[in-house]
Amino acid sequence: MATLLKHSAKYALSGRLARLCVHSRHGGLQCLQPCLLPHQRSASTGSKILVEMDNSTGIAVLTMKSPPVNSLSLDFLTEFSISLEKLELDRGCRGVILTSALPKIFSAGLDIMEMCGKSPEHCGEFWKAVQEMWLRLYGSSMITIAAINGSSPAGGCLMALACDYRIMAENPKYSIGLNETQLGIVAPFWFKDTLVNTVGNRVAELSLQLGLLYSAPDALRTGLVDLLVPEDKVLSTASQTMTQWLAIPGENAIGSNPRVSSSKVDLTPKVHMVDLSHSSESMCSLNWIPWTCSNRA
Ligand SMILES: CC/C=C\C/C=C\CCC/C=C/CC(=O)SCCNC(=O)CCNC(=O)[C@H](O)C(C)(C)COP(=O)(O)OP(=O)(O)OC[C@H]1O[C@@H](n2cnc3c(N)ncnc32)[C@H](O)[C@@H]1OP(=O)(O)O
Repeated sequence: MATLLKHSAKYALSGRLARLCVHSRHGGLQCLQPCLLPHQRSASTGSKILVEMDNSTGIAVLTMKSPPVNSLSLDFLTEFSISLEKLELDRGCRGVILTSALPKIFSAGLDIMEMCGKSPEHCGEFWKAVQEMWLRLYGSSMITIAAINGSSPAGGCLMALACDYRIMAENPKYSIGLNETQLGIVAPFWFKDTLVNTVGNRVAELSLQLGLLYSAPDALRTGLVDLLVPEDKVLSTASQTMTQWLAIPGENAIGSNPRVSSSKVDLTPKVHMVDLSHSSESMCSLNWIPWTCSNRA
């Protein structure tokens, strides 16, 4: 499924991002500044995302750095998707750790300001960017680990859920969950499906009906996160875990390039990006077919 999503998202996204890079006032690629660091490390930074790549391990750390709360604005989402696309296209990159540079906050979720008082065109563009972020992350052919070093409500939780593994700081003040119901909004079904895949039907049902935010210990108990570690160990544990995951034989085990999809995989697109710009009803119309999600990672 990772490959399917990767391919369908890739074609929907690349063209759009390419256009954004040329025409956008949002910054786009031109704000990414590559530079070389010692020991085969490289880094590129935009205004909201820092990407540090260790070429010797194939592990990239993608750090969200958009104060005050890493809210997912259109600019943020665009930069995020561009950063992930660049890593996806980099054959040397095999794993991505997603984390935050902000104290106490992983991400506050969708930027509230993007959802009030905007034109239908803007809402359509914003919502497409939310979908693209999810498709890129969930559909990545790289191993993705969320190093959750702060609170992560709603869309922030979705980002973490879209990763392969979640490590959270064991700070009981930090909370995580899909709390949309508490805000009077309904989590789209693909948010729901991502949650169900992680915690199972009953926990997901209760979480969504009540809009629950879980403390870090409760998030571990319900399976919303996989591991709690002291706050200062979140990133190092994520690196160690990534090393373990990368030691598992990948698609190269059947003789193909590790980052090129196997011929056994059905590449027929099962996920469709839809034009939401003229329809508020279609906000939830990401056609996600769960039974195709079998060849992840
Ligand atoms: C186009 C589409 C239109 C409509 C779509 C409609 C429905 C479908 C969408 C359904 C899916 C929704 C998913 C979401 O993600 S909705 C967003 C939900 N997010 C939250 O509820 C988070 C709210 N924030 C918090 O809980 C806390 O702020 C947080 C725990 C993150 C941090 O707490 P702390 O005490 O440290 O800081 P605060 O003082 O509360 O906040 C600091 C400043 O940050 C601003 N802020 C906080 N959250 C957001 C946000 N999501 N977007 C934008 N800005 C945010 C907050 O206002 C403070 O600002 P200032 O007052 O300092 O200016």
